Amino acid sequence: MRVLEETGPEATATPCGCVKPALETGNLLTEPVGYLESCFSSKNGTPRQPSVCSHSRACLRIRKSIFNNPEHSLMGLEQFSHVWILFVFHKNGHLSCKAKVQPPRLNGAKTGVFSTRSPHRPNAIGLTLAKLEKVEGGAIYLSGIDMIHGTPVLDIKPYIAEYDSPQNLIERLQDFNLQNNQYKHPNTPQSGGKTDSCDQQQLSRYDKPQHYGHTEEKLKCAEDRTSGENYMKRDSSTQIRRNSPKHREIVGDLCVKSRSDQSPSVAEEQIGPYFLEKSFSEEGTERRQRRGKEAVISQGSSTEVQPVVLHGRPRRADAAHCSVVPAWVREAPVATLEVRFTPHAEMDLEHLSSGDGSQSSFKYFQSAEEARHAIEAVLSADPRSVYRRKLCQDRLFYFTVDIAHVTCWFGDGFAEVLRIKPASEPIQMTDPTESLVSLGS
Ligand SMILES: C[S@@+](CC[C@H](N)C(=O)[O-])C[C@H]1O[C@@H](n2cnc3c(N)ncnc32)[C@H](O)[C@@H]1O
Repeated sequence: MRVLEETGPEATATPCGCVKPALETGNLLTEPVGYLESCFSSKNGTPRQPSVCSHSRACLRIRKSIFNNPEHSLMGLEQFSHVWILFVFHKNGHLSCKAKVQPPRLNGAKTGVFSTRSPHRPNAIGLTLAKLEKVEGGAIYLSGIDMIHGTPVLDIKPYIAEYDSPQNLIERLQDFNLQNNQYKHPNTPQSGGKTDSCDQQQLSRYDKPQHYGHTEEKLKCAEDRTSGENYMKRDSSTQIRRNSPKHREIVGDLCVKSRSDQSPSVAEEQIGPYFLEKSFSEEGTERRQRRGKEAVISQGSSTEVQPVVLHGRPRRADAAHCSVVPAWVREAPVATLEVRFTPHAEMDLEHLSSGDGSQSSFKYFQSAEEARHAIEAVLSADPRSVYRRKLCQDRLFYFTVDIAHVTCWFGDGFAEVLRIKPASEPIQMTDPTESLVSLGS
């Protein structure tokens, strides 16, 4: 492999010492394709990941300065159920970042920035998998987001399970095994280990769509897309593939569970014939020993997560079929909180949602019920920083979602909503003229 020198290809510096934008060197001067209109006005209370709050909504309008006809750029996107959104953490306050960070899930322990989703990272780029509710002209409507209002969006890409999900490979093979036990890739050595040959079958099948066309069958979307008449109407031809992130998550959970249970894995059995293959099952003990273990080790005043040294590389099939995450990703530092509303807060919510009496006055939520669900989702995941959680337990916590300014407090195992008032500053959308976000140095 050709090794690039540390500085990369010759840097292009201006007389003032700044690095000139150049594609070749990776010094991009980016121009956001749009600025997100989000139901979250500030970082406080914004979910830490998109999966936290399915009702969180946003709209992104492609700017005319990017494409004269923004709608052309979105052509075909309506056929996808989910999209990757690449964006700038523009409210980080500074561009600097540290090599080790303390993600909330580690409750104060440190780990390398690249092993986290911390907003404070070189280039301050975020990546969110959002549900695509609707494409309308030059705008897309999203739900399940974790970005604040005004976030500069750099790019949109369709989520394609076939490319983006390792679990998807399991399903393909499972379908294939069920329907055609005969298939052998011509290059597969007959004497090869069972796991390896499976791996080969799978990879070769991946290259040959004609062999598994029957598994490509799209399932009609029976799912309620949580969308109302006006906001979320969807092209009826749009269908959801079996390998949707939701489905993937289920399989993913099974996979990860199989790596964290101490008992023999039921999950593996549930996944399908491939996992029942002898060669794979026999590997179980070894696999359980080398699964994502880590130890939290104290180093002076701070703690760090240290990977346990594992002997032997994961087998190829193992690595290819399951995504593996360290245990801290799954294990929340605090249990999910129970969320309560005081009678006063209940009244506030009703009042807020009634608007002029005929229609909900929410901009993003379609009903008081949805607003309530969103507030519950945000709070049950405990949005407080580690510092607040440990040292300012009895302080009031505020956040704004849609037009609701929420005041609450946290007790032992619960969050209680005290007041819900109209946000004093309704969310305004601006398209800054100074729209170029310089990444890198
Ligand atoms: C932990 S990051 C994860 C974002 C993304 N899913 C990722 O993995 O890159 C999510 C947090 O970033 C913060 N955030 C969201 N939008 C932001 C923005 N435009 N600027 C700075 N911080 C932002 C919010 O506090 C939110 O809880």
